[in-house]
Amino acid sequence: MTITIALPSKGRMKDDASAIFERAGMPISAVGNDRSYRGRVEGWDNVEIAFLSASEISRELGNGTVDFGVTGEDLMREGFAEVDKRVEFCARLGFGHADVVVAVPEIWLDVETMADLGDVAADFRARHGRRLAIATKYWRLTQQFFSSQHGIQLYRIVESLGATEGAPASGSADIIVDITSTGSTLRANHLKVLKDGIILHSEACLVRACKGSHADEPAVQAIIEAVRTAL
Ligand SMILES: Nc1ncnc2c1ncn2[C@@H]1O[C@H](COP(=O)(O)OP(=O)(O)OP(=O)(O)O)[C@@H](O)[C@H]1O
Ligand SMILES: O=P(O)(O)OC[C@H]1O[C@H](OP(=O)(O)OP(=O)(O)O)[C@H](O)[C@@H]1O
Repeated sequence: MTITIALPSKGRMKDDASAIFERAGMPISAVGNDRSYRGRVEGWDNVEIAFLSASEISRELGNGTVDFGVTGEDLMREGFAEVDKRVEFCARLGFGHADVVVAVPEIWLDVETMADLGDVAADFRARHGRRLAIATKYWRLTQQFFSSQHGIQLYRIVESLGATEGAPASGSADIIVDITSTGSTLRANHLKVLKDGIILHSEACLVRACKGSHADEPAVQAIIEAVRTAL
């Protein structure tokens, strides 16, 4: 069988992902010119590379249209319910680190924990005539964390596809759930992360789509082992 590995074609993970495969003894070259979205691995004739964006890679892995991919754990967990039944996280790759966090305005001095936020959410309608609004692009992770893990049901999600940290200041939401790495965007927008408000420590992972055909294919295990030795 041909094994397809999806690697980031652009963005912050592109170079680190290619470097890991190089160190794993799986040097990647583009098929055709440098702008091609297909690649091959020298010495691994039954492996082909598909260059896609990190978010497309998570979608293709969840749908089983590629065999392996390098993408962020946050994108996989946000994209699919019961993701561990669909894919295997084979290795954490040590780059693309970012935390998905709950952040509130710094001036909310009495709100330091999720329990404090639960109290705020419970009183919000009485005080403000509406539910607490959370700006995020992480709908699933937010609902799991607030409703299932912390029993907070009284809130409304406002979809935000960019500049999420600006939502509280602009008035489009009260708090946010977003990704942070250095914390500088949160600080610049006068937001603070709650003490127990880290939803996920994400990083780039080698992910395998769970497919029955992999059991009979020795190259599948060989790829996992090669990447693990490169870490
Ligand atoms: N500072 C950061 N901000 C956002 N994402 C980050 C950061 N650091 C690491 N990441 C990770 O990078 C991944 C997203 O990468 P990138 O933005 O290159 O891909 P993408 O979402 O497919 O791109 P695009 O939005 O342009 O389609 C996520 O898994 C995310 O966790
Ligand atoms: O903690 P920090 O180091 O400040 O990084 C966090 C910021 O970086 C990302 O945005 P980016 O501008 O990269 O755009 P993107 O969301 O489109 O990837 C993310 O959405 C945050 O806004």
